[in-house]
Amino acid sequence: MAVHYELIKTCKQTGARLGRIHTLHGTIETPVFMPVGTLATVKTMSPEELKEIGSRIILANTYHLFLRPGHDVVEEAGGLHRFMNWDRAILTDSGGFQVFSLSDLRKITEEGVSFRSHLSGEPLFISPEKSIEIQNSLGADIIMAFDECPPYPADRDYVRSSMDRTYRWLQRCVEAHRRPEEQGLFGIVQGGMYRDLREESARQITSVDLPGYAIGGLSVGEPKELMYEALEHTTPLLPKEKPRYLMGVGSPDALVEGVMRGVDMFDCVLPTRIARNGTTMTSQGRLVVRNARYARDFSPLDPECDCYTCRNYSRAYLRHLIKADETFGLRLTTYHNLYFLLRLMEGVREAIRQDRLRDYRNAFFEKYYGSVE
Ligand SMILES: Nc1nc2c(CCNCC3CCCCC3)c3[nH]c(NCCc4ccccc4)nc3cc2c(=O)[nH]1
Ligand SMILES: [Zn+2]
Repeated sequence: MAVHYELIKTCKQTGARLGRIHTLHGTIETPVFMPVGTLATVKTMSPEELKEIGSRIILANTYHLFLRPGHDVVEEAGGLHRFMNWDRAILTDSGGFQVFSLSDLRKITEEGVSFRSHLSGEPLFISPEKSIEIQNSLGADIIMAFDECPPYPADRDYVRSSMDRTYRWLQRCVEAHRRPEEQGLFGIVQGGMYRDLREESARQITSVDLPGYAIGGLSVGEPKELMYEALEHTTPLLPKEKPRYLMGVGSPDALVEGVMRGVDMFDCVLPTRIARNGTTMTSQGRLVVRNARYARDFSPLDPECDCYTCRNYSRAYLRHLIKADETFGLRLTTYHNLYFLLRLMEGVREAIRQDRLRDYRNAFFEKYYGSVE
């Protein structure tokens, strides 16, 4: 089978799980944070550097690649793995969410989504079938069903009709999928912030037998408590023997809290995006290295980090590069932020192995946020 999950153990202290996802491009230990590579590259990182920090799976963007260079170009190159010289696993999102976060003049109908390209302004259209056609061409190991992520807040009737359409769209995605043996299709649970709709959507989506399920419709501006509540209502309804992917979540606290509520996979543009404006995640918390206070600080970015950036460069040097908009500076902060999150997830996996994730979370939050929340 293209994508196969192996549940290794469940933490006795929390609902956290330790697992492995087997794909045609290698095995991924979970819980896992997946770096985001929008334009077929994790911005400023080479595949060798991503391997060096231990990344086993990265995300690519259906919407962007459809617009530029075109999924037909990538297919002609032999697929995304060959095109970007990445021989480990790739996950592509279905493009719906990106249409809503990037382009204007969009219209949703039963058929699909009409919108204007955010690059050329030309009118475009993506349907469940089109999204799967693009994702089949790109060749990612895990592909996502075409769904609608309602805005937050959204009224109950809208959320209900939207999730019912997302369920109908999932069935069309299954029909359109040409390579189920090579590319695992994940369904996406919606339902907004409404408990009964979340539970209904979970039942709808899991009624379709798929290699994994995502929790969508979250991390859209709602308070974190609401997101955690939605997780508590949703993950218990998802099959234990399949991976759960919480979409768009990537701050350290949300990653750990999500794992404690049974989530196995996460993605977010945050760590790479904030790195490019000089904000870093360190063992002592968030550190904005472009801040003037680091101008003569010749200590490492994070004294407890053994990454390439922290072993070889000072805060003063990083600040200098970021202020000068030197690409080397962006590379160094991106490298460190990804290294930090991948190490955090390694620590989380080890804590689950030892049934002490709650203690690990309390100790981590104490240092990172200065107090246990
Ligand atoms: N299908 C689908 N995708 C969703 C995504 C995109 C996940 N990242 C894909 C990735 C593919 C490659 C290109 C980049 C995106 C979400 N992202 C967020 N929050 C992000 C909130 C956020 C956090 C920090 C900075 C910006 C935005 N909520 C999401 C909900 C959904 C959803 O229901 N359905
Ligand atoms: Zn570092």
